[in-house]
Amino acid sequence: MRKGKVSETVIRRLPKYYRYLIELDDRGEDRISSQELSELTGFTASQIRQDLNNFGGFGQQGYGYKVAVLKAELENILGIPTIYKTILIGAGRLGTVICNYKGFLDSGFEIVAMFDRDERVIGSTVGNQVVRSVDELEQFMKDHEEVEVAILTVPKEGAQAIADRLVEAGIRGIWNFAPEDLEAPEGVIVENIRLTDSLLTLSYYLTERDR
Ligand SMILES: NC(=O)c1ccc[n+]([C@@H]2O[C@H](COP(=O)([O-])OP(=O)(O)OC[C@H]3O[C@@H](n4cnc5c(N)ncnc54)[C@H](O)[C@@H]3O)[C@@H](O)[C@H]2O)c1
Repeated sequence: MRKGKVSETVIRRLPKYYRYLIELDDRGEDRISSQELSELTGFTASQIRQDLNNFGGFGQQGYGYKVAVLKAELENILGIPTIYKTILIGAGRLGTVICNYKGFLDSGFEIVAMFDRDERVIGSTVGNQVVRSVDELEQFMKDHEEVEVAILTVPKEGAQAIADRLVEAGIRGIWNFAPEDLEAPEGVIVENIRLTDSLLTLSYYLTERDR
């Protein structure tokens, strides 16, 4: 049970808890204390308790958390049992890698179609998808109302125009890899993935260490 609006900082910690709980569950661990979770995740025990209290707690004083129960709760909180029908626009280098990576399905995202604008790419096969022309995007969305999410792996220049078309066609979430701050109306969730920003953060810490 969720108590009010949970901050983004807390939400961004949940996948890490979930990852460790999968490992603990796979190892057959029955329960874990917030102190042990703290040692694994690097977050403080009180932060972990506070984070989980946002959703109702699940732990018991002096007992800790039941691994299987907490894992199942986090699965529900993160929406993992839902399979989101997902389309990908931009079947280039990154789009191909993402489509071929099976792990995203475990997180609940199933790529059901890929689109590109390049005649040389349209009609080619990536994974189990035949790349369609981006001209068919609106018709496809009309015919497949179950599609809720789009992955954007087009260059920066075309990203906003594609996002606008997706929004107009009724998309609910965009996983955006283009280095562009996309504008989308409230209600459409945009998750920007900035690989280069992450790399520059690494660069900063490497430089700082050597300074
Ligand atoms: N490749 C990487 O490792 C990487 C890393 C970080 C970010 N990115 C970002 O991801 C995006 C894709 O990078 P990439 O290396 O795969 O590029 P790419 O050139 O290999 O692929 C882009 C694809 O998008 C298609 N495309 C372009 N405009 C389109 C449009 N309007 N509609 C439909 N399709 C369109 C192109 O035909 C091409 O097939 C870029 O924005 C890039 O900055 C890529």
